[in-house]
Amino acid sequence: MSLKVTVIGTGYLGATHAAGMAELGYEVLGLDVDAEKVASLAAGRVPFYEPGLAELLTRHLDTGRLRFTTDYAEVGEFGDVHFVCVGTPQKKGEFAADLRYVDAAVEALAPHLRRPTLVVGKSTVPVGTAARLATRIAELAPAGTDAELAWNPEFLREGFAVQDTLHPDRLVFGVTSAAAEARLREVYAATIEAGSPVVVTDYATAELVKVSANAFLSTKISFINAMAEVCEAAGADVVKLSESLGYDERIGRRFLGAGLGFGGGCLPKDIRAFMARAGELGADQALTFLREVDAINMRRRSRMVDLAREQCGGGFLGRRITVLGAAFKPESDDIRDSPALNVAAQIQLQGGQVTVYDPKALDNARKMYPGLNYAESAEEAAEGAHVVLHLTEWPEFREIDPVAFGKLVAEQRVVDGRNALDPDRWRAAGWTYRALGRPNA
Ligand SMILES: NC(=O)c1ccc[n+]([C@@H]2O[C@H](COP(=O)([O-])OP(=O)(O)OC[C@H]3O[C@@H](n4cnc5c(N)ncnc54)[C@H](O)[C@@H]3O)[C@@H](O)[C@H]2O)c1
Ligand SMILES: O=c1ccn([C@@H]2O[C@H](COP(=O)(O)OP(=O)(O)O[C@H]3O[C@H](CO)[C@@H](O)[C@H](O)[C@H]3O)[C@@H](O)[C@H]2O)c(=O)[nH]1
Repeated sequence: MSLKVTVIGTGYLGATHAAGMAELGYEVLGLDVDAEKVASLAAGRVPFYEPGLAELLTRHLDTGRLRFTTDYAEVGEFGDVHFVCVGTPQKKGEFAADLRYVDAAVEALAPHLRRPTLVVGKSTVPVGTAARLATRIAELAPAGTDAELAWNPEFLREGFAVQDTLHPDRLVFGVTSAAAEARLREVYAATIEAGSPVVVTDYATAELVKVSANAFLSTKISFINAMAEVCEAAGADVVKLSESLGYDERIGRRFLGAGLGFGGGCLPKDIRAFMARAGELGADQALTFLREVDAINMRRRSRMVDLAREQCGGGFLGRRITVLGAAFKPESDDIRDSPALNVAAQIQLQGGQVTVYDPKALDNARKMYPGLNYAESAEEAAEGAHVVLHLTEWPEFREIDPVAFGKLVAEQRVVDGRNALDPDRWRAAGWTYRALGRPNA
C-alpha cells in the first residue's frame, strides 16, 4: 500500500511540498491553521504566485491524491509520515527565530499520532531544536505509539520551487535511527533514483547545513556588493568585475549579482537567527562576519535612496518617483523584507511621491504598504516621473522600450538597482542611466 504523507503548514514551502509528494505518487493531506488558505488550496487556487504550482495542485486534486484540512485529529489518523513546514520568522525586535509555530504544530500533532510514524521537520530552525522537539514528541505521543523525529531541511528557491522540490540538488537526513533513515529513503526513492545525492547525519548537523548554506549565499552576495562600494569609489565597474571573477570555477558566477542586495523570507532572518543561536552556544565570535554581511546588505538600500535623491536634484519634495518591482525577487509575489518596497517606503517618508508597479506582487504590497501609490503597468507608473528606479529584475522590465518610455516621464533618469538593464540602450534613447557600483557615462 502506498505511503500516506501529511504536510503541516501549507505556505510557500508546505503547499509546494504537498503537491510534490502527490506527484511522487503518495496520498497527501495538507494541514494549515489558516482556514482561508486551506479552502483556497482545496479549490485549486494557490494563494501565492509560484510558477508551475497551480498546475501541479489541480492535477493532484483531480487524481484525488491531494487533500487539505484544518483538523489535526484527521492528520494524526491519516499519516505514516508527517512533514512539518510551518513558519519560523524573526522575533520582533530580536535577531532570534520565533519558534512558536513549530512548537505549536508539534504540540498539536503529537497527541493525535496513532501508529508507528515519522515526524519530519523541514522548517528552518536553530540548531538544537530537533533534539528538543524529539523529547516533546516522546512525552506527548500516546503510549505505545512508536513515533520518531527526523530533520530534513529544505533548500528550494521561490520562483523555482516546483523544480527544486522534484529535483533537489541534495537531500539531507538528520536521524537518530536506521529505521528513520530507511523511511526517508523510501519516501524519496524516486528522487534518489533520479540522482539527488543523500547525506545522512545527526540532527544538529542537518539543522546547521541549512543555515550555513544561507549564510554562505548571503556572504557571496554581500561580498560582491562590498566590491560594488569599492568600484563606486574607484570609478570601476562591478558588473565586469563580477563577470571576470565568475570565470574562475572555484568562485563561480552564481550569486555574484551586485545590486540592491538580498531580501525575502529566508536569507535575512536566517543569518540573524544563526548569529543569535551561535551567541547562545558561546560561539558568537565565529559568526561576527555575518553582522558585516547584514550591514553591507542594508547599506545597499540606503545607497539606493541616496542615488535616487541625487537624481531628483537633492531632495524628494514635489518629485514623482517610479518604482519598478515590489517582490523581493522576480518570479515571486513574496514581499517579505523586500528591498524594493523598503526603498520605496523610505523615499515616501522623505516626501517623495512614489508609484510602484510589479507584475505579481501588487496585492501583497498594497496590504503591507497601503500608503504607497500603485499602478497597473510600468507605463502607468512612469507617467510624469522625475526618476525611474528599477528595483526587482522582472524580465518584462528588460523588454521596456526606452524611447517610448522616455515620452511618458517628466525627466529621463533611471537608476538600475539590479544591474539588469542595458545601459547603452537607455543612454542611446537619451536617458541618464545610473547604477550601483558602475561608473557614470
Ligand atoms: N519559502 C521558502 O522558499 C523556503 C525554503 C526553504 C525553507 N523555508 C522554511 O520553511 C518554513 C516555512 O516557510 P514559508 O516561506 O513556507 O512560510 P509561510 O509563512 O509561507 O507558511 C507557513 C505556514 O504555516 C502555517 N502555520 C502556522 N502555524 C501553524 C500551526 N501551528 N499548524 C499548522 N500550520 C501553521 C501558516 O498559516 C502558514 O500558512 C520556514 O522555516 C522557512 O524558513 C522556506
Ligand atoms: O546574485 C544574487 C542572487 C540573489 N540576490 C538576492 O538574494 C535574495 C534571495 O534570492 P534567492 O536565494 O534566489 O531566493 P530565496 O527563494 O529566498 O531562496 C533562498 O532561501 C531559501 C529559504 O531558506 C533557500 O531554501 C534557498 O536555497 C535560498 O537560495 C533575493 O532578494 C535576490 O534578489 C542578489 O542580490 N544577488
